[in-house]
Amino acid sequence: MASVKNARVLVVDDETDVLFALKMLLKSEVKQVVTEKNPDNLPGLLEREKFDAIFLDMNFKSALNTGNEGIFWLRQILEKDREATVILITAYGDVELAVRSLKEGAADFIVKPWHNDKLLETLHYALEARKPKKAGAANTSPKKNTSTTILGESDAIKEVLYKIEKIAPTEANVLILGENGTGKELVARALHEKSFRANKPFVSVDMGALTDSLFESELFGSKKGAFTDAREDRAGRFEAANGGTLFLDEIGNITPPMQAKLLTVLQNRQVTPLGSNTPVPVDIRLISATNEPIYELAARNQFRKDLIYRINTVEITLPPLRQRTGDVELLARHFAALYAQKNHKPVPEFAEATMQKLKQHSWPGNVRELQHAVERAIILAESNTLQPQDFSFSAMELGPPAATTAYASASEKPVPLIELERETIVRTLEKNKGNISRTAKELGLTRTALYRRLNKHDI
Ligand SMILES: Nc1ncnc2c1ncn2[C@@H]1O[C@H](COP(=O)(O)OP(=O)(O)OP(=O)(O)O)[C@@H](O)[C@H]1O
Repeated sequence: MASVKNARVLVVDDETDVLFALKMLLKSEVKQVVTEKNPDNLPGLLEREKFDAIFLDMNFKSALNTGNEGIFWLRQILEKDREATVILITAYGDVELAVRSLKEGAADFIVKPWHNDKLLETLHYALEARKPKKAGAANTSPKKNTSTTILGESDAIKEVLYKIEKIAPTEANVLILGENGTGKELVARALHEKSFRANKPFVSVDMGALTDSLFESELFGSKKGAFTDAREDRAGRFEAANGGTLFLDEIGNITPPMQAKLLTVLQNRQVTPLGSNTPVPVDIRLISATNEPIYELAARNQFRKDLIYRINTVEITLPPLRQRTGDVELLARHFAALYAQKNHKPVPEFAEATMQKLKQHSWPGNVRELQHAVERAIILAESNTLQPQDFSFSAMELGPPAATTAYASASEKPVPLIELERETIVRTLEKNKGNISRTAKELGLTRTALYRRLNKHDI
């Protein structure tokens, strides 16, 4: 199976916007991206070409539109190649279909609207996960090797790795704490891969993206007729994760009513789908993560203490990168090798002053920010030795003290409005991890108005 950078990827979706967005995102990540608007062309295409991964829409707006077109095409693909790596693109509320498709042999699914980083991670994990299967390794014991390699030699990371080894083969609920980009999801996946549940689903839910109205149906499922659009029974994420691991990301962001509902489910180990009176037992191992100061929230009565006790049988705290500068060099060199290969460039050296600069930077976006900074430097660098000027940290990346400069100085010396506008957009985008819809909503703009401003500011 190809690594991501060598992968040939096919995207099949009847929405031109989706094809365009995925092509833009993937073209610098993989060897080749082929897009196809009409699924009827799939058989011919697969006859002629071989793909390492296929992104397949679940909801083609065909004349039939039974909601099962995705499954139909998935079967067609797998009939041609049992080993094909198919990642489904689903809409929120399509968990039932997604679960069915996993059972039918899909590698994974992503939910629209997606986070670019997460989508790339899904592709990476899907390609990695296929390797042992191809070698015919059926394994029901905890896996020794993990595709989710956590790098670091600092005492803090050694402690995290030690905890993972100890906790993974147990049934303990784990709460992972840490700032954005510190590797919380990586740790969650490592825990799953090294657990006895490794061959069962790992289902990740971005709790921050769930509205009050979606919360129950998305997590617990819904019965036909439970609400206007509920045309058939749908399983929720808890059921999707049955037998495996449920990863509740951004758990610190859920509202008090959601906290109460979640607590009941965790206490009873059963979910009652919306519109049903019959509880369904679920067997999940729960891993949660947050970058919120959850104990402070609890002290202010914004997060239930009894829910914390449920989810934090064991806690793993990931320290921010600025507190383990010893790991910066190792990670920077790792990402440099990775992105050099991906961009067909020789692996660069780091000038001494550059490494010094990287170690001194505060990395508010942590490992993810370092990863992106190294990638950008490799693409833009003039020579094969990366110089300090190849890493120019924007106001957003300079972290809290510097990032407030524009505002702080605003009280002393006026800052042109246009600069403030740019900075506000950049910060809001970063906060929403590049999600255009959420950023637009938070800024009180339409998506089109936001796109216009992105163009204007060259962001
Ligand atoms: N110790 C590490 N070694 C190698 N890669 C890492 C490490 N920590 C994080 N990464 C990489 O950094 C990126 C961000 O990690 P991840 O998504 O796990 O962070 P997170 O804490 O879950 O972020 P968020 O809170 O924003 O969801 C990923 O590409 C991940 O592979």
